[in-house]
Amino acid sequence: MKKVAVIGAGSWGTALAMVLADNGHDVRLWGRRKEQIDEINHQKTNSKYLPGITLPSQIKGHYILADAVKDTEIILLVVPTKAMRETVQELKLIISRDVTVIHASKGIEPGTHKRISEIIEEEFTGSNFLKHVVVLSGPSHAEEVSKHQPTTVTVSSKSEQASELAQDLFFNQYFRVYTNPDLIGVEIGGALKNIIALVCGLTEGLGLGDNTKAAIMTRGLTEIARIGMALGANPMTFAGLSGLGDLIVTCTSIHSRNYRAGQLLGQGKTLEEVLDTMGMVVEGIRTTKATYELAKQINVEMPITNALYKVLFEQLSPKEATGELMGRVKKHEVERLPTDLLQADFKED
Ligand SMILES: NC(=O)C1=CN([C@@H]2O[C@H](COP(=O)(O)OP(=O)(O)OC[C@H]3O[C@@H](n4cnc5c(N)ncnc54)[C@H](OP(=O)(O)O)[C@@H]3O)[C@@H](O)[C@H]2O)C=CC1
Ligand SMILES: O=C(CO)COP(=O)(O)O
Repeated sequence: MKKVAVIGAGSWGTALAMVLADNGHDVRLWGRRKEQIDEINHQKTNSKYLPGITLPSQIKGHYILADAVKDTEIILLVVPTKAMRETVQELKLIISRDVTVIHASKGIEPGTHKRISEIIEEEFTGSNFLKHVVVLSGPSHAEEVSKHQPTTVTVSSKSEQASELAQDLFFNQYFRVYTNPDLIGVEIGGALKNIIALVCGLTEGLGLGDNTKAAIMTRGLTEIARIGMALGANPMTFAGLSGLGDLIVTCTSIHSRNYRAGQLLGQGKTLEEVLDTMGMVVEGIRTTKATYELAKQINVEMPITNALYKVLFEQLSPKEATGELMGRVKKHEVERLPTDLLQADFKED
């Protein structure tokens, strides 16, 4: 049994806290609002984020961060990407023992273009207490995990030992956890699929059909893999759970906030109206900005991301964006892998 502090009591933090409690761990769930934590402790519900679900009694809610992390050696960070940096800054001030930090958030930070594990490592600079950082990612809607529906995810870290620790922590009969050493690929796949889900939702809102969605998902995966490889990821990761798997679950499900936000945009709502309606985090919006900036900086072609950026931030209409995407110059479909990857993958040939 491990003591685990789950930081972030939204849908995903709460669902993961349930998995950990089902696995017999001592789980503290931190949220910033006292009334929400009172509800978690007394009613055993988190009605805003997981309506209709009863939480296991072992989950203990906290609204004071220091109480949640007291004596824990494992911290699970599940706040939205925009709150990640300030949350880690606060944690760094109160942690006084070695910790392994697992994060399960999906985003890239605008401005710095950092992945979440990079933000965590950067903010812990100067502290001796951070042992390892692990990411948990993959096709996993909180609503379905909280109902024990069979789900598969991947964990990744620079440390194999830390990946295996996270695998053991979460693994059970309804939550199957794989390891993958490609930290960059796992984080990039999880973050960037939200861009593509927004666009798939947009096509639905515009009244377009399945051909268009298949095109967006397939060409979207190509551009995720393209930037991922430019950043050092293993291309095979994008065919796995944190790539194709998460793309499918997010681009085809009404549970997805990114998909739903896209749908509303396609129906003609403004970005502001969409954000007001959602009441939950839509990570793809800031990640579109971050990825657009990063792709430009490192000169990677990402036409779908660029088109969404213009719709979100430059008032291009979705119809005009569709026209721009369809009117691009003719191309080959399949890109060549860099020679060194080919050599690494096919040594025996
Ligand atoms: N939901 C899902 O199925 C999945 C989500 N994820 C990822 O998990 C991360 C968290 O998402 P999710 O739980 O779904 O989000 P939700 O929208 O369900 O909940 C957001 C949570 O973050 C809290 N929060 C918002 N702003 C801040 C802040 N500035 N400081 C501290 N806490 C804050 C909210 O608190 P409050 O209520 O007080 O506003 C709430 O607890 C995202 O990166 C998402 O992509 C990954 C896989 C699955
Ligand atoms: O990441 C998710 C499922 O794997 C959840 O996606 P949304 O944030 O779009 O709901």
